[in-house]
Amino acid sequence: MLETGRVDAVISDTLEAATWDDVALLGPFTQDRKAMALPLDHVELRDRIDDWLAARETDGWLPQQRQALGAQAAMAPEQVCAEAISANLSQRFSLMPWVAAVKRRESLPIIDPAQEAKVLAQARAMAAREGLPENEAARLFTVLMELSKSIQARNGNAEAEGLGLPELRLAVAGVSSALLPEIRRYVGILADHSEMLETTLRHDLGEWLDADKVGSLLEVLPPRAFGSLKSKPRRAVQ
Ligand SMILES: O=C(O)C(=O)C[C@]1(C(=O)O)C=C[C@@H](O)C=C1
Repeated sequence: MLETGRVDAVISDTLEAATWDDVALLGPFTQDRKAMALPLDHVELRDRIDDWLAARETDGWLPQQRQALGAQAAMAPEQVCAEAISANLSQRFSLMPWVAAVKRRESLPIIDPAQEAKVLAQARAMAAREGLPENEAARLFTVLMELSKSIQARNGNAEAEGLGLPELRLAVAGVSSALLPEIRRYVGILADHSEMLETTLRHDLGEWLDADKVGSLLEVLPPRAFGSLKSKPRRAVQ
């Protein structure tokens, strides 16, 4: 369409844009990352894809592809782990201004003890499925909810037209259900690189959390928590 003049400009990524001839390149404008979008209820497929990606990252296939395409300097495995966990946390926190806006519109309180009990029960069930300690998972989600509430308290003015609490909770649950599998995949690698997650979270989560709050989060993440474990394969589903 650009070639035939039907459009004046297109947005792409740095890798693809570099392969186009005769176009003027502007940017990069942001540091956005690409993600595959799946329907909210395709959790099993998402986990299978994430398992596959983590395995190809650690067996060297993905770094090889990136290098062959000149895509980017090789990322150390511990950086990949830290980014996967950080991206998940960012996603969860970025939903909170919308949750707050809906609650404000519907005159609901930020704190919902019944929902918190549900989130903790789900965290324990997911931990059991992933072979992770349930108490550590509950501690992690307790801190996540505290931080999420503080974000809601500061960000009630988002535009939430057309959004409702049930669908936002579905989205929060979907993101939450990806966190413990990421921890299970990467706990062994992070155990040997105590600084990597800290550096990444301090860099990535500044929009949502101040330094003290990032500190409280680091206490409940590997390698400080879940530390007794080495990376485990997922338990066979019965
Ligand atoms: O589901 C909600 O109502 C939220 O505000 C999200 C959340 C959470 O972090 O999961 C946070 C605070 C509530 O007390 C319950 C749950």
